[in-house]
Amino acid sequence: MTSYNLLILPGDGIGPEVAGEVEKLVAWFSNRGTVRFEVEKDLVGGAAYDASGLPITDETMQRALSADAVLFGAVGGPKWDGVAYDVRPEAGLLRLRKDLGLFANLRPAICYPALAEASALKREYVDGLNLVIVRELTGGVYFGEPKEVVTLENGEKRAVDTQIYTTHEIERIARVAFELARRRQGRVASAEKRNVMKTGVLWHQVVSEVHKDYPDVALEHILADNCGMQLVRNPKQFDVIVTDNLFGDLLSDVAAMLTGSLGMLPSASLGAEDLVTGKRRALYEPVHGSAPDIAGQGLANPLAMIGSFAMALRYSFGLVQEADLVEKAVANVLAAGVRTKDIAAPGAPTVGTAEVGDAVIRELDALTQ
Ligand SMILES: NC(=O)c1ccc[n+]([C@@H]2O[C@H](COP(=O)([O-])OP(=O)(O)OC[C@H]3O[C@@H](n4cnc5c(N)ncnc54)[C@H](O)[C@@H]3O)[C@@H](O)[C@H]2O)c1
Ligand SMILES: CC(C)[C@H](C(=O)O)[C@@H](O)C(=O)O
Ligand SMILES: [Mg+2]
Repeated sequence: MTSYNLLILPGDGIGPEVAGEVEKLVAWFSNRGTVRFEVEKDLVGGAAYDASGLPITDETMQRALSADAVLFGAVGGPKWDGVAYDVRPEAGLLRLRKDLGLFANLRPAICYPALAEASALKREYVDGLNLVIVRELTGGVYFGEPKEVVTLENGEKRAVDTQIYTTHEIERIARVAFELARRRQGRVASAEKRNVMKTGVLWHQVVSEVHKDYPDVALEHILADNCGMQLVRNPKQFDVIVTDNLFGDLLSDVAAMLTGSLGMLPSASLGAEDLVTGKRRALYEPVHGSAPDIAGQGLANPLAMIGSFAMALRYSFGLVQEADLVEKAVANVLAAGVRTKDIAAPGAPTVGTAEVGDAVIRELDALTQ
């Protein structure tokens, strides 16, 4: 029986709460006896900082490098507000992304039929919505140097972040977007700000050049601010949106609200395919953060995390039927009216994080009987 090495990094705030629900699914699949997961758990973010003074240790990085896939909860929170910039909880996540080479971040925004009323938009605008944001994840202003705060002669301070993109970085993320679009509705919207930024000019040129290899895919260039507006005006016009690290961060939080809640958006962060083994490094995480406002109360929606596990089944383990099964179970649970507070209509009954995980497990049982 195939065995997969899974590293779970629950993190902070609601991270451990939603990761706990995925552990139930991991156990469910292991108990079925068709696939085996060797699970390791470790600290990341504020939890790691409290234990070691670092948001991720070299030992944890080694575990992540040798895992078949990493499942990541969320990091950060007000407890670590005063922590030095280089060792803040979020730096642990950024190191994982950079050192694992996870340049391609897929953030699908799917509006489940049962959740159309929970969307920020009216049903007609989101019914059947299925778009994916392909966010470049290891370049741009997140990592560009210099990145510093300097004190000027007059005592004033100057903070600098630097947006850098190379042809290679743009080309490889564009290929991911075009390849994905080929398997979907065949449309890519490339979002940048070439009207203001040199990186935007290069982005536009390189994406246009790569497009020549994909004549079967329709390409639209769109300014990123307009893209945000269009997402809210008429999201169903989009199939695949490819964009840089920062714009992708912002646009995916916007897209989340079209699906009902930030608690619904999963993601896969993928590296390049190894030419010899065909394997790629990968980390799966919900798009949301540690949600300090609801942490520790059992209120968090675990479906973004569960959806991220489904993406791991699909992309890292090739367990496509199992991934479909999890997604079907989630759809059925929602159709049955099971709702955490974030996706419930005002006044409607709600359940907690664990009840949603349990309902998904019951549905998996029912679907496989
Ligand atoms: N991947 C990550 O680890 C990640 C992502 C985003 C933010 N963060 C960090 O999280 C901390 C809090 O950031 P924030 O408050 O701006 O963003 P957040 O995503 O944590 O929360 C934003 C809002 O969405 C709600 N929300 C988020 N996830 C939810 C869920 N699963 N179920 C129900 N409601 C949910 C929260 O309650 C909150 O009202 C910060 O330290 C930030 O840096 C981490
Ligand atoms: C926590 C933070 C570093 C992260 C980001 O900005 O990429 C988060 O907002 C996300 O969307 O994954
Ligand atoms: Mg974000």
